Amino acid sequence: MTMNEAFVALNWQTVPTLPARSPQAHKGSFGHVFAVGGGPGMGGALALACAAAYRVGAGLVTAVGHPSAIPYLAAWLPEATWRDWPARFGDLPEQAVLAVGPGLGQGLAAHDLLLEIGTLSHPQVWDADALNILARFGPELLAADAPRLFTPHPGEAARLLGVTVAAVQSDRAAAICRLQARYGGYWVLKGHHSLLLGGAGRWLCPLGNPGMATGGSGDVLTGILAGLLAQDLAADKALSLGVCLHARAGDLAAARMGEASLLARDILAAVPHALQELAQNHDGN
Ligand SMILES: NC(=O)C1=CN([C@@H]2O[C@H](COP(=O)(O)OP(=O)(O)OC[C@H]3O[C@@H](n4cnc5c(N)ncnc54)[C@H](O)[C@@H]3O)[C@@H](O)[C@H]2O)[C@@H](O)CC1
Ligand SMILES: Nc1ncnc2c1ncn2[C@@H]1O[C@H](COP(=O)(O)OP(=O)(O)O)[C@@H](O)[C@H]1O
Repeated sequence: MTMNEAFVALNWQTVPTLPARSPQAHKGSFGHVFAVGGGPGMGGALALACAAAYRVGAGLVTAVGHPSAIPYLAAWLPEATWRDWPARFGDLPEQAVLAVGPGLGQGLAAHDLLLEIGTLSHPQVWDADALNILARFGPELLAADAPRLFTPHPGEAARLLGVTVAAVQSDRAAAICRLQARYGGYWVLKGHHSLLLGGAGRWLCPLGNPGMATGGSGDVLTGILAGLLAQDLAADKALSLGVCLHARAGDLAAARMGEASLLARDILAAVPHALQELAQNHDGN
């Protein structure tokens, strides 16, 4: 058996789903996502991640962004609250989940934010520039134990491993295993047939399409994963559900819009439909 074959294809019909909501539920029942990113010129990445966290059911979402990102974010997503950089996280609520990286940039302020986030034990999703900074400073940046999901595309994976993109792509299974061995945590190596490495599970996502190769589509995944973790899904479940949900939403959106025209916001808009499909699958099983 090759290492690739050890990754089992996930099935959209049976992937874990969200539990039904209690009639007594209130917004405090569904967690609080703090999405950290939105450096100069990249407020859109943060906005997409925040909206995705809400779309999968997070009770509250706070955007932590560069001051220049906030007016745009507040207009586009008035449901989110916000904090300016430089932010400190000493007052984070116990149920907080962090999503770090979308549009963060790689300057000193971003590095300072990650130095503090690395000491927190709250569940975290690391993406984009958070991964690029991690590649520069190494696993020491992850000072405290915390449930962490890492979501590199092949370019980020290559930086984290100090190899070329071609080397990552030539043996994706080996690459994701090396990433987990070096940095710990739970991983998705994104792209065609994303690979997932959980605590015990090794999975491949057979869903998704090349229309999703468009700016911002990974930021939507980051928000989805954080929104699921915020609802107390175990990291393994959040990983398998989140990656499949994102890819299925991409397929539903591509069926309507065509692959070439697909925008990240179309994937976001299809998330509720994918979630409803999933609920029907589970009712029917
Ligand atoms: N609207 C926004 O504000 C957006 C901001 N973004 C931010 O821009 C910053 C830079 O991220 P980027 O990802 O664009 O730049 P990167 O330089 O990190 O990655 C792009 C490179 O990665 C490689 N790569 C990625 N996916 C691959 C695949 N499937 N197969 C092979 N190679 C692959 C390619 O070499 C590609 O040129 C991040 O902070 C990110 O969050 C992007 O997310 C795009 C949208
Ligand atoms: N050819 C493809 N087939 C399936 N999924 C894809 C393909 N290309 C990109 N994707 C998905 O789209 C997303 C792109 O994420 P990423 O590269 O981080 O984009 P961005 O940085 O612009 O947000 C990932 O979830 C990836 O798996």
